Amino acid sequence: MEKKRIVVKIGSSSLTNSQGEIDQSKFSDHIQAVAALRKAGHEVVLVSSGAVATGFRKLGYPTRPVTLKGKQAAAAVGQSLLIQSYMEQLGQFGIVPAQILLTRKDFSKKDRYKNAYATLMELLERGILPIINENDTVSVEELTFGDNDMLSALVSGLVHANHLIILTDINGLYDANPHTNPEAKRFDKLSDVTDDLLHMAKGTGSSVGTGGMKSKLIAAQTALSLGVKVFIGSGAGSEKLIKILEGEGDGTYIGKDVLTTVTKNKQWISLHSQVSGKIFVDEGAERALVSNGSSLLPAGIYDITGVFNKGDVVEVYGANGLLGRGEVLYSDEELKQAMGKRTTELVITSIEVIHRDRWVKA
Ligand SMILES: Nc1ncnc2c1ncn2[C@@H]1O[C@H](COP(=O)(O)OP(=O)(O)O)[C@@H](O)[C@H]1O
Ligand SMILES: N[C@@H](CCC(=O)OP(=O)(O)O)C(=O)O
Repeated sequence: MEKKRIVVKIGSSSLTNSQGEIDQSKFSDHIQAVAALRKAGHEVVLVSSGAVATGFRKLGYPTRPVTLKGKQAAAAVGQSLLIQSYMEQLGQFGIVPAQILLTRKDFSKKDRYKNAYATLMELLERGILPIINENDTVSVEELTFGDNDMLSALVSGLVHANHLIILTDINGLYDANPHTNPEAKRFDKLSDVTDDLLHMAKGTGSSVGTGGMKSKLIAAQTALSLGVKVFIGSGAGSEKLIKILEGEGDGTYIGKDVLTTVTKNKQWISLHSQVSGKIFVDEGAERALVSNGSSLLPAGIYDITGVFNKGDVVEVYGANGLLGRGEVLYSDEELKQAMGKRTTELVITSIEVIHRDRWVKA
């Protein structure tokens, strides 16, 4: 089989028991499966949940804490325990893990986003197994990834993975939550995530999981939009991940045969950047940007708002509303001088205000 890059996300319910301890038999099953996948020549990035679920008992909480400080304290204890177990068990297969704890801010700042990418690439090139989790101990509620399903989708886009495998405590997406509806039927293969499917997916059924199937489907939608195929399900044994890649996994496969990948720059602009201003364009510029796939030139701009510098991201509006967002090559001051002018009248060195490679449609 051709060498692939795979992001494997393991949920809390697939790593721990309800007593707040690592479930050793589930844990070593995952390790063996990851080792087998790497032995078969594939590159693997792990996104592992379980820090809060592993830590809460040690702090004296009877169940998973609900307060922010409780979850953050539990994660601080649990993350070390988790990584300790990963190191011990992966070591038996000669695999060296690397811990990467990310916050939303690491993705919204472009230089940090690029650094995260460069580090991940260096680790993969050197045969290390990156193990990613959200940096729960310092993340604030308004600035989190939401959950690790979404984090794993964003990571799979960033590293241009061939597949995102979301391992959970249930073997796929059903048309109703099978824990509450015994008649529920599983979907084996889906080409896309539709609104109807999102309605069928509900929250978590366990005491340690967070987002349930709904968050997995929302994450799958993001991964697909970045060109990554998704599997959601379970499995057992050292061959389970290989079987999933071969199309024989116990779960739901989502995605068309051919998907379009999205460049790292465009991913950052559409999913992570903060908007610093607005540009309003005429009909000709709208056509150039939206229909012709051209860059935005000063001549088509009739108004701007906000304060921005070269490299910042702005939204672009046409007569009927938002058209998309892109990275500007002018500051707001420079653009005020240049807007509405033809290229031949410009004294500025850069001609494009937004280059087509740094533009994403709404
Ligand atoms: N339509 C559905 N199909 C399958 N599972 C569902 C559905 N709706 C809700 N769920 C719930 O989602 C759970 C998996 O999500 P979650 O508990 O968050 O796991 P994890 O810890 O792996 O992220 C299942 O155990 C089930 O209770
Ligand atoms: N970052 C948190 C996990 C958050 C999360 O999304 O959990 P899960 O739904 O089990 O994947 C932790 O390590 O406890």
